[in-house]
Amino acid sequence: MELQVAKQAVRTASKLAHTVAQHHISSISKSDQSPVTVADFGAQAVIISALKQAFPGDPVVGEEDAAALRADDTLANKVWALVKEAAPHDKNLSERTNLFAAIDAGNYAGSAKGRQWALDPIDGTKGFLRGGQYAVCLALIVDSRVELGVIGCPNLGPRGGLFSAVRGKGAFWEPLFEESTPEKISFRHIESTKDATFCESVESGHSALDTQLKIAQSLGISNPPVQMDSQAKYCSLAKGDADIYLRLPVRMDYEEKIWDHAAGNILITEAGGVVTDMNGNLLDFGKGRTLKDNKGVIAAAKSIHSDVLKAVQKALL
Ligand SMILES: Nc1ncnc2c1ncn2[C@@H]1O[C@H](COP(=O)(O)O)[C@@H](OP(=O)(O)O)[C@H]1O
Ligand SMILES: [Mg+2]
Ligand SMILES: [Mg+2]
Ligand SMILES: [Mg+2]
Repeated sequence: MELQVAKQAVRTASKLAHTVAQHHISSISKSDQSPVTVADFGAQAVIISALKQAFPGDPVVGEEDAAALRADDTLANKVWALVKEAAPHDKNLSERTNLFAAIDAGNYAGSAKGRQWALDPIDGTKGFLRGGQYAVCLALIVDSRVELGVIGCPNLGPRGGLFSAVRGKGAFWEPLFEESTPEKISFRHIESTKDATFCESVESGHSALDTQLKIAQSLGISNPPVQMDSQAKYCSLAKGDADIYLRLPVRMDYEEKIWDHAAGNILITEAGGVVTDMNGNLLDFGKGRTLKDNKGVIAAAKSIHSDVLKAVQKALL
């Protein structure tokens, strides 16, 4: 039930974003200087509305809020038009006044106990604006642990990708905009760590790319890193296109957001990988809206994760 609802909601939001991407996209700047677009707002509205219909009692930790739309009628009308086109029969979104409430329902502070959804309506907004990778990411967290994750990647591969994982049931890929049977995916087998390929952010402000290059060299890796925006990185590892995703902090005071990692986390573990922070601890999704007890992210195949962790710790001593 949860999986079907989450997949359908992510498909609808991915389609909305993909439609916006066919035209010139403008963005506005949030208080932390990061960009947000009409597609981020629209995708958050359709997903939260679908969740509230299926699971009315479940709280949602979503990235965006409606403050900018309440203050700008033209912007609100643009988002409303996209939402009506993407979800014309949604009863929770029958009038424009419902739009703000749907988006603002993502304001949950997070909790260590019980169910909560983590939603990144567009992850990699900078990639979305550049015509690069971006991802619609939704995860169900129960008692601080991710139980289900769904990621829509409109630009990953010729047919896009809808990635999904449920704890204990494996990780799957299917084309994003067609109905077809999901295919099981997993990490690829590599003989030794030096044959691995890194996948990392495009943005040097999000991840310490220079340090990561030194760590790759210390592991004897000569393959150049593959850079891409968003949780498409987790998807690439899970389907065996790369082997290590490193995200080392640029600033030690930055707290990673739970919606930037929740869906990718279960995709990795269900595909045969391990995700820890740079101290080797599992990510704790029960600390509020951020991963405040974790610094950095290391995702890799089970067989090489401990080698990578050692190399990271040596480099940062
Ligand atoms: N200083 C920082 N360090 C790490 N991540 C950051 C950051 N500033 C912003 N981000 C996050 O980086 C995400 C994109 O990651 P990536 O570089 O892997 O594509 C952004 O998600 P959004 O695009 O959803 O805002 C944002 O939440
Ligand atoms: Mg953002
Ligand atoms: Mg994000
Ligand atoms: Mg986002």
